[in-house]
Amino acid sequence: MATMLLLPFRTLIPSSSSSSNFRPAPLRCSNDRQALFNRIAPVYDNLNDLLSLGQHRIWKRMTVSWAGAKAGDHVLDICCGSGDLSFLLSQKVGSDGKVTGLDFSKEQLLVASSKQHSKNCFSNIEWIEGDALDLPFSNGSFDAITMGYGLRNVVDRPKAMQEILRVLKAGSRVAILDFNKSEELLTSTIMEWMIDNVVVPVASAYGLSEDYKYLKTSIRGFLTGKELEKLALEVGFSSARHYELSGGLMGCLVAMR
Ligand SMILES: C/C(=C\Cc1cc(O)c2ccccc2c1O)CCC[C@H](C)CCC[C@H](C)CCCC(C)C
Ligand SMILES: C[S@@+](CC[C@H](N)C(=O)[O-])C[C@H]1O[C@@H](n2cnc3c(N)ncnc32)[C@H](O)[C@@H]1O
Repeated sequence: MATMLLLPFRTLIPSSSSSSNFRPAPLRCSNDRQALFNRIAPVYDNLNDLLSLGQHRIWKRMTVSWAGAKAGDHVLDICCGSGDLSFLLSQKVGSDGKVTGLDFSKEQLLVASSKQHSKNCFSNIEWIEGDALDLPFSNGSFDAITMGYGLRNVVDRPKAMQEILRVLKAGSRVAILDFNKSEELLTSTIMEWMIDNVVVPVASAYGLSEDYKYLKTSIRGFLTGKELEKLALEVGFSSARHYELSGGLMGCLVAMR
C-alpha cells in the first residue's frame, strides 16, 4: 500500500479538471521554473546571505514595512519560497494575526516549514502550495501582501498583478521586491558583471551555475521601475511607486488598491 506522505502544507493547485477556466501556464516555462526553485532550495538561503553579504535581509525588512502589515492583520506572502518575508510578516501581525505563505515549489515550502518548526514560534503562519496566477483565495481577503523576487519569475506578470488586486482589501497595499532593471547603463553593467563573475562561479561550486545564470536573463527580461508602476495602474491599483534600493541594484514596487 502506498504510504501517504504527510506534507506540512496544503496543496491548492487546481488540476485542469477542477476548474473549467483553469488555463495551465505554458508548461515548459512554468515547469522549468518550478524545477529550478525545487533544485536550488537546499542552498537558496545560504547563497542569498553569502552573495548579498546579508543585504537581502535589509531589503526584505523594508518590503514588509512598505506593505503596511500591522498587529492582527491577515496577510499574504506570494512566492514565499523559504519563508523569509513570511517570518517577518509573522512578527508584524503577531499572535492575533495570520500569515499565509504561498508557493508552487514543494521543496521551498519544506524548507520554510522546517525553519518555522526550528524557531518554535511563528505558529500564525500557514503554508500553501499554490499558483500565484490562480490564487485560491476569495476577493478582498488580505490586509497586506508581499511578493519577494517572485514577479520576475512568474510566466504571466499582468495576471499575477490582477490576482493580487483581486485578493487585496480596498485601501491596502502590496510591496513587490525584486532586482531592479536599471535604466542606468553603469548600474546594469555592474549588476551583470557581479552575476557573471561572482554569483555564477560561486553557484557552480554547488552544480547550480545554469540556475544562477538565469538571474541575468530574467533581469534583462523584467520591467523597469516605470514600467512596473504603469502595469500596476493599468491593472487597476489606485497608486503605484517604485523605490530603488542599494544604488539601483534592487527595487520595490509599492501599490495601493
Ligand atoms: C534574495 C536575492 C535573490 C533571490 C533570488 C531570486 C531569483 O529569481 C533567483 C533565480 C535563480 C537562482 C537564484 C535566485 C535568487 O537567489 C538577492 C540577493 C541574492 C543574489 C543571488 C545576489 C545578487 C548579488 C547582486 C548582483 C549584488 C549584491 C550587492 C550587495 C550590495 C553586496
Ligand atoms: C527567488 S524565490 C523568492 C522566495 C522568497 N520570496 C524570497 O524573497 O526569498 C521565487 C519563488 O517564486 C516561486 N514561484 C515562481 N513562480 C510561481 C508561481 N506561478 N506560483 C507560485 N510560486 C511561484 C518559486 O517557486 C520560488 O520559491
